[in-house]
Amino acid sequence: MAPPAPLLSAIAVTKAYAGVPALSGADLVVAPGEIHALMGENGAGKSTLIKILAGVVAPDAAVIAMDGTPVTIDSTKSAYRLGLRFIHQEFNVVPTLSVAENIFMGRRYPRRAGIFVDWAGLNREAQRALDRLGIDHIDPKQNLGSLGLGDQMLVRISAALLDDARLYVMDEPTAALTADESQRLFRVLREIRASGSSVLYVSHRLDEVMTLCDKATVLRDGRSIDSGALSNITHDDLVSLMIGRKVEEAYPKPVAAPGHKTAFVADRFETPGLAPVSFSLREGEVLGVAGLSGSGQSELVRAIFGGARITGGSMTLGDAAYAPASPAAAWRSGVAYVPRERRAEGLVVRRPIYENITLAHLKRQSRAGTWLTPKSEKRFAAELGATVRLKATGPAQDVIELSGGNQQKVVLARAIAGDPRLLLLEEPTRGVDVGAKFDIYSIIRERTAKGAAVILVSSDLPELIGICDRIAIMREGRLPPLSTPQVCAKTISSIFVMAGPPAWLPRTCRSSFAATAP
Ligand SMILES: Nc1ncnc2c1ncn2[C@@H]1O[C@H](COP(=O)(O)OP(=O)(O)OP(=O)(O)O)[C@@H](O)[C@H]1O
Repeated sequence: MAPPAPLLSAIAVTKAYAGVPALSGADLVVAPGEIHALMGENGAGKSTLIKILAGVVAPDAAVIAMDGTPVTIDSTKSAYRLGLRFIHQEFNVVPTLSVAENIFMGRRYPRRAGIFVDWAGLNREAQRALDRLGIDHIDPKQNLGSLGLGDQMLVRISAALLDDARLYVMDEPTAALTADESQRLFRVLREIRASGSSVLYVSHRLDEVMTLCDKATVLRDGRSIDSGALSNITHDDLVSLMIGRKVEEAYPKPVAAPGHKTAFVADRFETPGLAPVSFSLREGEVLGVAGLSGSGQSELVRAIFGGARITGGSMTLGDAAYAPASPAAAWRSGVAYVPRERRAEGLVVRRPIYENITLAHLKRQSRAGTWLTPKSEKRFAAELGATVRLKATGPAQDVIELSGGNQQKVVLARAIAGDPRLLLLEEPTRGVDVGAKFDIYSIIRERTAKGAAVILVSSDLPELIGICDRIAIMREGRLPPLSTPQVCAKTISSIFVMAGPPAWLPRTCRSSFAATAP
């Protein structure tokens, strides 16, 4: 018997932006009833391929078929009619509308007497959509804009799951979700697979891909390098396929142990939304801050960076009192910040890379009254770009033209450009490929070897355990006493409600997990 026709095939997909190829004949074939991973380094062409399937970007050439029949996708409407649904960070949501209105966007609202919008019915239906993912903390009536990133993603996912589709395309859906929320999403994705529909899943989280997905297509430099069952390939081989070289270890070893000198002290310092905070960091120390989204992690780093009112207590940076009146004052004091929402807060996307990097360092660059020239700015930016392995045509390329992961690298390049004494990183590896992650961790190690202290806010627990000297898991605006990664597994088990020790947990932490798992 002939095998069933693929649910979707996109063959020889080609797309260039202003003559620069993003896809050079990539192939993607998704069978019915499978969860298919689309993998590749930052800039490999994954988002471009997805945008072509969504009808948002027109390919230069492509042969697209569903169930073996050629189809044309020339608008978001045609993609929708073919049963394709997209969950993508950048696709339509309206923050000023309610959660329920966002869930029903583009669909017919429930009506009374066939004319009037049935608002109660709309909210009820929206609640049912949220219930499917077990979400009970989001009110369908509240404005979408009042929710955090993770909750907004849950709303997007609920909306996409509202009607039965053929193929759900998800771009980094778990990037802003907690471990518990991710598990609930995976359960729903497996239900989708069992019903015969399929999922195209883009993620840089390899452990997730290896446990969830059946097959993978790997893109490199706009070409499909390989495609096949994940059961036939090891984690390390998948990494090598993606980046074209071997990554020996996930985390670089510390170059030196943290020093004895104190780098930063918070003494009962107070800011709205947080209980009084006290802790100290040594030079070269990396403090990890974890917690469910909205537990106060952002408030903490923003206040240290001069972005929030300080209502009590004090901070010390090195030997001097530190009370930045603004982020600019924090930069001047040697504190650098990589914000969580890079497009909204970290970048001027319609300006070139070099301007984005030098923006915070103009004074430093225009040394001793010399005028800063675009040439010197570009040279400075090119050096830093090489340090963070930025994939771009050059320092003059506009940031909007970069892939998501490369935009993140621009923000990081700016943060390290001024040789900071205290580096505040919020989700620095979100959306960043596995090779570049290692590079970012290496940069953290280099900085700490030079004596910088780092506060790393992350929802990536392996990363926290792999890179941090001490970890605090925040709860309801409180920063508990800091613990070592080894004892942190205990807290992880109670907060993230896991059934057993996850595969990534180092052996040193496993026994502690087993003893305390709920
Ligand atoms: N609007 C655009 N204008 C110019 N070039 C673009 C544009 N969008 C993407 N590109 C380029 O196309 C290439 C592929 O980018 P794409 O966003 O598809 O990569 P990706 O695999 O999704 O990466 P990431 O994992 O970082 O999101 C990159 O070199 C990027 O710079």
